[in-house]
Amino acid sequence: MRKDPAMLAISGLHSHYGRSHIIQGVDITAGPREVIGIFGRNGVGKTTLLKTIAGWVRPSEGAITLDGETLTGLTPDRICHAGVGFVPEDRRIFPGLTVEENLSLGLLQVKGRSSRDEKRTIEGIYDRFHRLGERRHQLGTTLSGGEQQMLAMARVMVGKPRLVLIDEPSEGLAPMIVAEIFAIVRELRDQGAIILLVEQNVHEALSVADRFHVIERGQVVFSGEAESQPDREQLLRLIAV
Ligand SMILES: Nc1ncnc2c1ncn2[C@@H]1O[C@H](COP(=O)(O)OP(=O)(O)OP(=O)(O)O)[C@@H](O)[C@H]1O
Repeated sequence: MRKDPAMLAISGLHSHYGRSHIIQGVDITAGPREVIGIFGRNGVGKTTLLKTIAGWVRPSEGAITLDGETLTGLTPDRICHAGVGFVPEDRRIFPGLTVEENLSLGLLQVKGRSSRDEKRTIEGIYDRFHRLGERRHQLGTTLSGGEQQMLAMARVMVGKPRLVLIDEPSEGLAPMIVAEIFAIVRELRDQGAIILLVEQNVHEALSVADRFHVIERGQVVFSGEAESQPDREQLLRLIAV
């Protein structure tokens, strides 16, 4: 039994798009500072799984709790306030808003914040991400793909989430930027968050993951340890096209 109460528990989760039954009974548990890789071929439901946890897709059955608090059926807003950060595949940089305004929106989920804390937190982000600092007054959507990914992750980071859902962070990015993005994943983990990471770049994802699950047709068909060679081999067999 885990002694630390900070824990994600997903059990018997199902979700649909209309009549299409996409997530078909997923169980996942994770503790703080655990990075869980979610792998699978295209269209098996990885993105839908993250969206269901984030409340973007309503679960039709099952339970999701974080530190014992029930998230199932809550709106995306309330789930966000409960400490769940979501970095979606398309990054969702708000059009018409500057880098700084995008970061300020990330802070809206922090309870009891003051404008002084807010300023300090954003300055902390600029110290960590110089490029965002240099571009603070630029529209977020004018940043490069890598910078937008950085902004999307920084926007989640300012909210000090307990659980972070990250969908395909390396998609379309050059290897050097990918390394930077994965360094941010490690930082989020080191700050105590649980991370669920959907990623096509299996090699990079396994370098940060502790454990992983393979999804097929909305179900977990294999679970393994990132450090186990036999588990890695089985993973590669399962996701080979
Ligand atoms: N908004 C939607 N409405 C209806 N069906 C959808 C919607 N979004 C996705 N689907 C379908 O749900 C299934 C699972 O899609 P999902 O995007 O979750 O898979 P994925 O494993 O993340 O795939 P990929 O790696 O290609 O992103 C697919 O068959 C997809 O066509």
